[in-house]
Amino acid sequence: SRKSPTREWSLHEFDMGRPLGKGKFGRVYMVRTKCEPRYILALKTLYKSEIIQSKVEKQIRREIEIQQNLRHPNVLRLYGYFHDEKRIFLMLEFAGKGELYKQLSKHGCFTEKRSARYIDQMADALIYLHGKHVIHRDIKPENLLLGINGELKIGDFGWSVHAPGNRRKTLCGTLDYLPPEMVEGKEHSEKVDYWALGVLTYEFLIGNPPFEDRSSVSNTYRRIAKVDLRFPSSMSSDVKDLIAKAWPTTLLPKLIADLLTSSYNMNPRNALHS
Ligand SMILES: Nc1ncnc(NCCc2cnc(NC(=O)Nc3cccc(C(F)(F)F)c3)s2)c1Br
Repeated sequence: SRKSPTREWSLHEFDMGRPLGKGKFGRVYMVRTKCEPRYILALKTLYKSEIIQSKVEKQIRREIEIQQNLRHPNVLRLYGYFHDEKRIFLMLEFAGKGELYKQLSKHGCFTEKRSARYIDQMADALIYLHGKHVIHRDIKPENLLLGINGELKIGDFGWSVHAPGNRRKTLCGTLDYLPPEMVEGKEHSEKVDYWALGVLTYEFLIGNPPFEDRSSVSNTYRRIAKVDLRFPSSMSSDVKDLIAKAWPTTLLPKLIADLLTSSYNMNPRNALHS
């Protein structure tokens, strides 16, 4: 697409709005440009000291470089960035309905219909990203946002790479979404995002990730490596069948979403008590 000349922005060009959330390394604020045309944005503040201390400056550069070139309705836009002596500011698309994980913890779990809608949009986003050989590598509810019409947007490309990648995921954070090849530090491909899509499908429907072991990290590792998958009785047989088939996730993500949608359509009564 035509390269829009990225102009230099600075903090004084924005009216600061309410804080939207606090992620790792800094806060996110709703802001608006002071001059016409008035843009509403989400401004993520990152402290340079923390970035240097955690040795993630390369990842931030990569995130900016990768995400600035992405244009997809289910991928949160990164319009640009600027910095002052202490901080780096990411100029992000404002997601009107906020963070998906807050919806998930509020509802406990999602219906099959809602899960199918989200997984379908995730599948579209992954097909787009993988088409550009971008692996997100950190797909989990905390990195998903909702637009003003409830559409899903993948955010936070801080762990994304151009395929194939083999950087060990050392920064702390949940392992629940990592596939065997990543927990074993092997080379990995776009398939890691499909694995995470399967974990996400399970978590949307059940309310917690499949290999979670709150008591110990090593148990989670073991359960992932063994693909020790257990289905609660509440899960409908269609969904069990779908998820079991999706492991290992050789299935195209679209197929996962279609199967989920069709299973919902085929057995609407199942969807009621899932
Ligand atoms: N309603 C809303 N509308 C829009 N956005 C909202 N929240 C921000 C979501 C994000 C999108 N992109 C992000 N990127 C990073 O955080 N990157 C980042 C930061 C530190 C370290 C690293 C790393 F390099 F260490 F990985 C990478 S956060 C909200 Br709430």
